[in-house]
Amino acid sequence: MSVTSSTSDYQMVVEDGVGFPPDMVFCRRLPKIELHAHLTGSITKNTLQQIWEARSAAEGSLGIEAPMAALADPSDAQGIDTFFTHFNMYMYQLVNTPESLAFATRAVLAEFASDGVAYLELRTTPRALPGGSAEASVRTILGEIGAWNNSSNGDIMPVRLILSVDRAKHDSIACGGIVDLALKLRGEGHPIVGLDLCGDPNKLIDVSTLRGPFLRARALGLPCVLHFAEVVASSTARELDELLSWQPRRLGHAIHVPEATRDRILAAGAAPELCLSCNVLAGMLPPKTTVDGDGNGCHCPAEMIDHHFGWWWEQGGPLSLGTDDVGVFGSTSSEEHQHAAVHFNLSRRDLVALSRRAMAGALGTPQDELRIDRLLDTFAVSEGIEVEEVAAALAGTDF
Ligand SMILES: CNc1ncnc2c1ncn2[C@@H]1O[C@H](COP(=O)(O)O)[C@@H](O)[C@H]1O
Repeated sequence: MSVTSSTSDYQMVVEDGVGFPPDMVFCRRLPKIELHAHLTGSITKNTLQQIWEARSAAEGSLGIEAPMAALADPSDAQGIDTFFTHFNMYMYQLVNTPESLAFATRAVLAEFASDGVAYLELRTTPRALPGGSAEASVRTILGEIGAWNNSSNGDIMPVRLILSVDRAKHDSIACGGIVDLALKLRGEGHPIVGLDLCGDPNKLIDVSTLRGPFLRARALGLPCVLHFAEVVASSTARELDELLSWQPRRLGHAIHVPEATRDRILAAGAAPELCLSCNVLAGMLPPKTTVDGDGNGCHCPAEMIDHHFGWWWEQGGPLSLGTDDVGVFGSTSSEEHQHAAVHFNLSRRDLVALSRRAMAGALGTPQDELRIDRLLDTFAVSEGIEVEEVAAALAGTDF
């Protein structure tokens, strides 16, 4: 069946529920929910280049190559084993003044909004810039988020912030400091909505050492979202059991999860944050075994269609698509939605349902949820997808 612009044909196509992928124009129009985006990783090459040029002009040689040259190859820094060096050796060297951090934050917000993201939970790891404190840099970011939210932009895409704890850098004392900072800033009225555990998953730590601060945060009303089962090494039963015992609201990536653990996640209602391009490009998915015409088996890298999104989508619970690091993997939220539609046979109606299922895992206010609900109702009607049909698509979804 071909895509047509006629409303009746269009409704017919939508109603068949399968058979053609919604196009990029639709995916860009769709009000999307972005819950898994790391601030520094979301800075695009273009923005980095602007920062590099402005700083080089003002300060002389920065001692680092221009982004357009240093990051010319899109496969740079994408393998999960080398990925983290990219942040430590490049991004954190370039974006290390309050001005560049503020500029980068503004650019990241503007880019998500222009891609049609209607609600954004950004996350960032508190880090001290030269001559400043970690608190000061988080305040710089919050200053930009506050200005955004208080302008008309905030009506288009409200922004909330999650503070990240880096498993490779923060011990339990540092983690406790981040919890204190998050609670203090939230107490001042800043839109801090949760705590994340991220960082290089190949850095094997005893995550139970971080349990105290995370549980304290939760007890004080600051829920956690955790990077979970990203690589085989960090997917031991011990680590996964420990992390689930913190009762996380969402789980980032959730790749190497045994079946029984998946069932526990479903029962707990924790929402997976799934990142298609990131997982494929960084080679994070388990290789697949295929057999050639001569009967020889081989291990091939997994592709988009092998992604565990398909399994979670079928379960009907809360889940979201995240870009992770659009500056590294180069795939926008609209592109991620189109990938899902193409590879998992999602209709336009399904994509509206996906935005609702994503919002079910958001950490914002009830008003945030209500706003998205209404926005999606209006969108569905304006696109010729009846609200009743959206409700039907959601039937059996327990949230
Ligand atoms: C497979 N994807 C990932 N897995 C785990 N941690 C990741 C990540 N992508 C990014 N980060 C974490 O986010 C930091 C950059 O943003 P912020 O400076 O905090 O804003 C990285 O240093 C890393 O710790």
